[in-house]
Amino acid sequence: MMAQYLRLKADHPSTLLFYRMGDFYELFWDDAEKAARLLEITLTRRGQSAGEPVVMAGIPFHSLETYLARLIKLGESVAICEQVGDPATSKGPVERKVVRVVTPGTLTDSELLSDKSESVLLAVHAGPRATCGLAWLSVTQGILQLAQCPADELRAWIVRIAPSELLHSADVTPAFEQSLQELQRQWPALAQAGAGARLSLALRPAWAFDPALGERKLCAQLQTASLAAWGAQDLPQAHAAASALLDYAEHTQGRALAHLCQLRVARPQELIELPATTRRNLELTQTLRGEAAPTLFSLLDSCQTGMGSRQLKRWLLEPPRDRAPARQRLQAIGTLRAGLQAPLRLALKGASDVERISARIALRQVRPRELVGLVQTLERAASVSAGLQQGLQDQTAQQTEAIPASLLSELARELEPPAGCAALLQSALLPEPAALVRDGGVINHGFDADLDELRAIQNNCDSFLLALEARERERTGISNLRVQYNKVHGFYIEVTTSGLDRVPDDYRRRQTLKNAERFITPELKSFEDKALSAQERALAREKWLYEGLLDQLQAHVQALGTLARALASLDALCALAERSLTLEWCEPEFVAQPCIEIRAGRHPVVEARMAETGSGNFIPNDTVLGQKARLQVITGPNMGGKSTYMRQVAVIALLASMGSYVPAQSCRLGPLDAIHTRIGAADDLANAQSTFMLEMTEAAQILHSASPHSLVLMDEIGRGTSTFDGLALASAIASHLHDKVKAFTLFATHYFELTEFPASHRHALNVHVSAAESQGRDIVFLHQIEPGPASRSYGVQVARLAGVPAAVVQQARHALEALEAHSASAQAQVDLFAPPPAAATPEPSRVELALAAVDPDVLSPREALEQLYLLKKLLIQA
Ligand SMILES: Nc1ncnc2c1ncn2[C@@H]1O[C@H](COP(=O)(O)OP(=O)(O)OP(=O)(O)O)[C@@H](O)[C@H]1O
Repeated sequence: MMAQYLRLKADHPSTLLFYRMGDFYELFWDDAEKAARLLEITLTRRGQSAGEPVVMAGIPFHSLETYLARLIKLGESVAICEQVGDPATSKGPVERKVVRVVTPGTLTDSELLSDKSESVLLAVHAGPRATCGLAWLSVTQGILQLAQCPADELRAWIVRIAPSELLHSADVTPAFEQSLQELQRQWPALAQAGAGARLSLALRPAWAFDPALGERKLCAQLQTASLAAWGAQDLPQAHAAASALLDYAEHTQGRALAHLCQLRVARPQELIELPATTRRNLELTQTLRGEAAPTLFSLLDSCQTGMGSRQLKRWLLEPPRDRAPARQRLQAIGTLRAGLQAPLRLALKGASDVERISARIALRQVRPRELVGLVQTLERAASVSAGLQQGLQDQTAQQTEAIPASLLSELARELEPPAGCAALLQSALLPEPAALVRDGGVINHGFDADLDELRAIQNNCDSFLLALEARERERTGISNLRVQYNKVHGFYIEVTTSGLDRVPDDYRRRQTLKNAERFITPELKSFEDKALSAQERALAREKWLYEGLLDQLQAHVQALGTLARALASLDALCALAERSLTLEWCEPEFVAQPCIEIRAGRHPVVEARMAETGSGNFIPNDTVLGQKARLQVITGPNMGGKSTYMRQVAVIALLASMGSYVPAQSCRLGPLDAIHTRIGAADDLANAQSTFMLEMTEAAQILHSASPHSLVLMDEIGRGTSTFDGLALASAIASHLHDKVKAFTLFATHYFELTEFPASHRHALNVHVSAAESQGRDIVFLHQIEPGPASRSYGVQVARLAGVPAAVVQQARHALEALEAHSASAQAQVDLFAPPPAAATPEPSRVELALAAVDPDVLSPREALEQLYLLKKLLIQA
């Protein structure tokens, strides 16, 4: 047995191997020690192998899911090895096989997966010319995605994809491997997209990353001769990654992924860029403290199904630049708001996760109860589809103009269940089947004549035994004769000592007790054989029938995938419609000219929180950013609401871009390609970066990547260093954003000197959050954005409100008066925004002049070499 174990283990060296032995999964040696440590289970020593005691640890087979969940959460992978041979006929150890490998990125069990997020597996290939290929999928989703990017953008891609597990070649350069390990260390702080808090890295052999093989595998997977239809034909590095990805996914599931029939090529320029900092600062799916609520997603997500929640999260985190999808969703939300959303939401409530169930059908891992849940959901989908079509017709009848074919009518069509699927399941399965096929009691009565007969034998057992008992009593005249059964001796006829003289000849003795004898007759023996084997045969028959059912269901997998996506989209749209009504949001308007115009905008999460805690009303504010006014310098007291205002503009722009209504009275939005944020400051100790270093790194990234169509939020840039340094940097950054980048910018600052900025920059203007001072010198925040600069900063008053001791406040006030008096008398006339003197441009050198005269396209190789000698000579002379 140990030889068999070692053979299996050799195929899974870096994975814990759960080796099935009877009612336990056992782990041996290093695996046992690791599992004992991680799961706090007992380590034992038994027998010997190669002269050494065998170290082992085990878990009961029925607790598998619980232990798996704990190990996967810790980032471990587990290979599950089952007995596949028949113990009765096996010579030596029963044949065993690893039936699947459970890894953090390839989970399919509903118990191990979060309802609201995907578990993503990503393969990364470092190709030639600093180009990287990426391929990723969620095994339960059925969509494979490809991308290629320059090596220096790889990190941003990985963070955006937010995988649970990342595959890379064992042959990468040490620097590449190090960068991945560093990313793994920083992962808990980076994982913003609802991915697990851990990133598992898995090494695959270099040969698994083969572009040609990848392309062939992709074609085979999609049953096509060319990838051109997806625009995926010229992506060799992504093909190499896909080759390793598919290979690994199939290896873990123990079979091909038949349900994987969609391909997407992700191109960065198609999406509105939301860097990790933006996701964090806007608290899209996680609060700054790393909690799931209150966030924008937790506020939006009133979906009735996990599928809907996952879809909504994708829409939120991947808004396209093209406005067509958002327009379609907005039109659908408008229709749903007119009355359809409430009944549809009711109908969707409790629908099962068709997306994951259909993947589990394809992988042949689906459980009987999931299939029964599927039947109910298919019936529901049919009635939702009919209700939706009817609702749409009624609405069209009321309209005078013809409405173009809408997203909703497309969804209604896709919601029609595949023909025959529900009927097949209904006829095949009991309405309340056992949890596992191996327990029997799954297949319906009347589905299979042989199974019915075997079951009848078991059911008729009792009446047969009673009849036999009565007959034997009459035949023998022994009135207390009894027919019974026990596990050890099977069926028998028991006769007490007093009746022994009347026992007929055909009785054969089975057992002698103190006061009785037990007998068997040929008739009872043949019944016993039939009854005992009927149970076993019924179980085997049920398993076989279930496998046959799975075979038949394969034909429906694609249609079920489409239906699942339609259910998810409809659920997400209904949630957005419900939110828009409950929270009183309005429909945004998309326009071609660059602008962000919001009337009475609110920050939805702050507003909801205030409503929840009863802490007053949220004050709405207007925003007008356009070609003429691109940059707002925002001043005002601490606690005045500057950060809230800036974030609300970004959140509204994002909500509109994903196709949602927005918390405002009206909103007009031009093209948008990115939302960049530089907000707050926290030391990144893990990354050995100081607050200021981090601030400047983020600012640098924004200055490099923002464009005139980007929205940039800059909150108190420069505050992490000395006043002069900070002020100088803040003004230089504002100038660059205004003059060169030309992005829409909200620039909050406490440097009053920056309120001079608009005077010398045409497209900038001052706004401030208002505050009033009451008689008792207390400050009242009005949270209203008003034109012009703030008159003063109120820092000392805020300190007083915060409970700083009176003596300290008094001293600070005194010091402030002195400083203000000094600064008024010695106001230096420094022009912060004057461009630096241009560096004198030197005359071009002789080498440069000679080089400029060369036309490489007309030179022969020999002439080129001569030119090179000439240039070299000129350089030496110079
Ligand atoms: N428009 C508003 N209506 C009502 N309350 C608001 C509004 N804006 C902000 N607040 C409240 O004021 C608090 C402080 O807001 P915020 O953090 O935006 O201030 P700030 O000006 O950025 O402060 P600091 O300069 O200290 O960072 C918020 O937590 C919120 O409770």
